[in-house]
Amino acid sequence: MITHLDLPVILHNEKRGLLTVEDGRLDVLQLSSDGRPPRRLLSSPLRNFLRAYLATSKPDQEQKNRRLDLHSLSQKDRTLRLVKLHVLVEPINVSEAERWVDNIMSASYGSIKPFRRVLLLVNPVGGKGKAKSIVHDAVMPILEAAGCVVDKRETTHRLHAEEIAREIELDYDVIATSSGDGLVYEVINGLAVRSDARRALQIPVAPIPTGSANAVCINLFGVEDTFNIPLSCLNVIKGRRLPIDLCSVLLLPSMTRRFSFLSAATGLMVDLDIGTENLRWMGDARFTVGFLRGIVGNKGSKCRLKLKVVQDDKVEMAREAREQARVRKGTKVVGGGVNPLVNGVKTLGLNGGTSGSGMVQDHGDEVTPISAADPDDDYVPDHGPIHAAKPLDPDSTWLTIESPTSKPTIKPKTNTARSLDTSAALSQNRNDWLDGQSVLYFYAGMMPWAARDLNQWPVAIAGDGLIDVVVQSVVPRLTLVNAITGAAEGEAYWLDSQHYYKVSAIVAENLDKANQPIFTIDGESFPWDSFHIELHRRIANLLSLDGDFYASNFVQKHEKK
Ligand SMILES: Nc1ncnc2c1ncn2[C@@H]1O[C@H](COP(=O)(O)OP(=O)(O)OP(=O)(O)O)[C@@H](O)[C@H]1O
Repeated sequence: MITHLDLPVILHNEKRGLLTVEDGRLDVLQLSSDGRPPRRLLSSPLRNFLRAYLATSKPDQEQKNRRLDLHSLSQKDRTLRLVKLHVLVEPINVSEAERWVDNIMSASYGSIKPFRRVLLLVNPVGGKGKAKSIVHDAVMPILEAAGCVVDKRETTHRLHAEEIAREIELDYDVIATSSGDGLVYEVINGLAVRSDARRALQIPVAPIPTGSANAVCINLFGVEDTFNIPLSCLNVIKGRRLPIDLCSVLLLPSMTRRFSFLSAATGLMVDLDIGTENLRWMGDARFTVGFLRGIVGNKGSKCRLKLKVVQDDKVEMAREAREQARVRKGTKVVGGGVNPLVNGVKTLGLNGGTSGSGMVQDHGDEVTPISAADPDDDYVPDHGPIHAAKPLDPDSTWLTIESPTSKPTIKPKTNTARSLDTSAALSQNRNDWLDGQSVLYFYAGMMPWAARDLNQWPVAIAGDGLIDVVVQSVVPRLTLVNAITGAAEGEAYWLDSQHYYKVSAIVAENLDKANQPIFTIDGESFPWDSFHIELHRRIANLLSLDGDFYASNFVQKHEKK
């Protein structure tokens, strides 16, 4: 039990100072000699504290003052800035200072091991092409200030990150990717095809948002902090393990297999990702533009979908997502506009354990067999490969959704986004697929947000072993244009035309190969004849500041319903 966290020091201006740790904060105080109250020079929450380092002394210099370095991220509103300061410790206080350093490090890191070994992959052409300078100017200084051991490698060509992940020694604590979702996808795919895939995938991946599509960062840090570089660095340094499911997507007839952690799409959503590459300069605004363009085209997706449905009750799915958020975060749902900078690692107690309700699962960064935590898990606790993919064999219990091959039928619905009333939707809960409807898009996802302005799967739960599937039927254009307003908040979930299922397997057949040759996996395009998706539960890992996805307004808003 830590009882004493004050340390007398000499400040840079040679005045006397005191370092105090109290209520989860470090304060650096300048003491006055004339009885006036002390002056606060720095006040930093411990969740942002990176490192305390007491210089060693040579045998003949034991009677000299010792330098103590303090590195932290100072925080003003949502802005984090690296602060490095040093003070001097007098010889008489050295033993106390050594204890103080140990104490502040364990209070700041809890069960997280400091000084992580980081493989940092940098895509110099991702997003607006600024990754190299962002890494040089902002990322490396923060990681180094935290004492991380960084192996930085630039990718030189497409799929280079995948090649690296296939070959690396598994002696990193984290693989950080400075790019967009594409590099995370490549790393996951590289790790997943290894003969020791199950062990390799235990190394968590932590994205640093220097790409244009950074859906993972939205899901980890929220809409407002998606591009918060220092926050993403803090996640590399102190993030907690977040086990996620992977989809194994088998393409027929080529029998090509890819792993997906984010999404699979047909129809309008393909145009949104692939049809907007020339708009990359816009950043993530390109997706709204793509959506509007797609609606104007109003192309349907001619397909036969077979879904192994586990849950199709929208009210129940929303309730479960809410409950999940409540249980994971403690007694109160957090998120939804709540600053992850505040939620972050705040539950670390001074003793290094967790404080508060005790309901927060602290995964730390130890490699634990996931199956030990969840008896229902299909995780195989060996360190071998992921079993080979084979075509699925849907039976009559699967739901079949087939677009008519004749002219699309447009069925106007009364429930537009503008007139969306959740309580009305709750009482109606119309989620049944009516035969004869045309499919505008099929979009399967593993995390809530597809883009900052699209919370497409608001009831997605990390590592629940289920794929969230949206099948949007063709409706009048105005309905979809109106739906854009609530899309960022996940409100389109309640549209009658947006059919929503939690499934454990999918077969999607292309009924018009000439006009819709491709589908996308995690935003990358592939030839589409048919694809079969099965799920591997909690087999891969990301890092997040509280061990879960960022909790959306959607989960909070419907709490009382
Ligand atoms: N040096 C390189 N030259 C060309 N392409 C590269 C290089 N390094 C990586 N790539 C490729 O860049 C692509 C885009 O990466 P990523 O998705 O991470 O960034 P992005 O800017 O968000 O792109 P997108 O908008 O397509 O998601 C990936 O397919 C990756 O293989």
